Amino acid sequence: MIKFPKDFLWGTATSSYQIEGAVNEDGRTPSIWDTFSKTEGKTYNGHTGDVACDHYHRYKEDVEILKEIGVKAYRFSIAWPRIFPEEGKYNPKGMDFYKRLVDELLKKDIMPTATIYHWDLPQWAYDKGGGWLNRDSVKWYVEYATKLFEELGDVIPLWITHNEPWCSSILSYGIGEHAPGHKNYREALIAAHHILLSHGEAVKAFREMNIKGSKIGITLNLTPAYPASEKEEDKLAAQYADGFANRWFLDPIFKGNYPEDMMELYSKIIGEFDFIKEGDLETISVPIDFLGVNYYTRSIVKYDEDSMLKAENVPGPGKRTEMGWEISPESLYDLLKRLDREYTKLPMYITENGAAFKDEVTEDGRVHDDERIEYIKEHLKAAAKFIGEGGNLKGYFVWSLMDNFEWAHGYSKRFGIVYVDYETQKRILKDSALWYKEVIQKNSIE
Ligand SMILES: OC[C@H]1NNC[C@@H](O)[C@@H]1O
Repeated sequence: MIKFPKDFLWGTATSSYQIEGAVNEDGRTPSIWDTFSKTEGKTYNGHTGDVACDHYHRYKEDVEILKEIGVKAYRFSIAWPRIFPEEGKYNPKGMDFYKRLVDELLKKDIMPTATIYHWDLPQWAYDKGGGWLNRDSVKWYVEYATKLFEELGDVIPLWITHNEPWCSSILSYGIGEHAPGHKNYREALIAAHHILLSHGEAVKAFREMNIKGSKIGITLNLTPAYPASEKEEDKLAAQYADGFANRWFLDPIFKGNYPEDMMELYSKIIGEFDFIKEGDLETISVPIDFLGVNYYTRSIVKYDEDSMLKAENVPGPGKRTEMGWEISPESLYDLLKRLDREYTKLPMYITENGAAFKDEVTEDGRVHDDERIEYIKEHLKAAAKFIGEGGNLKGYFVWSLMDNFEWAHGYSKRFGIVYVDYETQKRILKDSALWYKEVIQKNSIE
């Protein structure tokens, strides 16, 4: 049996656009994901978050489920278009939903953990110079974050400024798979810079407000990159893949500079870094209280002269999830050790880890998702090994509490430990939820 520390924070995670629905309710205006999902060909079968899990109306039932599972904390995100439906126009009715949600959580003794930005940028911000491409987005974001701190500051112990800036910049402005769907790498790096800058400015605002008992950090999705062979060129490919996925965000936050090797590589593609202004890196690297780590899989790469990153993905030997991601728990251990060694001794939380598998409701009305139990158990073992070696890991949030809108994949991919029948909105605790309940009760895994 593997025991976890006494106060280990067991949780589950979701995000606003993926579960709430109610996209036109109580003053909310469209986000870039409302626009993107309604654009032909952008999401699986044209799926949108219009209804999703109808969480906006069913939040009490969902908090009941959290209580039933016995989580200590619940990570959700706040929809910016509910709070500021127009530039400079605060919408108290939008904020009231989150006050109701937080009250419900606190009544059940569940710690609210709020992500300020989980990709649902207000459409009005995008309409003003491309959203994160416009340096004014920093100002808009700080106004939004400050209002959250004013209204919810001391009832939310853990604040996360951004979820996965790599996705909201590179995947969204460079690769084009996510909203707003641009395919311009210079834009991707400009967006990344402004997102990171907004993170730093929000942390400064948070510090100035001196909010008792609350902590602030950021959540990065990190994908360890391994060379396909011991050849020097494959090692170089892995270095660039690591810079692309990880160091471009870790270095500015923890070292106060962008990685040199990537600056050199990128300068050939995007020209001048004229969007980096004096003092920006000092702001981006202001001290934070914790690091959120979202981990799903690793990459294995070989050298490829023709690719921008000089790296081409090579499929790994492990089993895959429904997303096609290789299952590699040992890489989570490697990642945590590397973060501890090279970046920070701050408390870390695994703010997302989980998997999509083919889930179906069987005759007995249950969902026997053994593969998901296996996935989570193996990753918890890796986490426990890191903790056992003195690693400062304080908690683990399963992605996700419930099946939800998986972005470009729509509802075709199920990550939840709770099954959602989208026709009826019925929730069914999968075997993984029942198993996780026991893990939390015993604070250990077999
Ligand atoms: O792909 C699974 C998850 N990854 N991190 C961000 C979440 O919004 C995704 O659903």
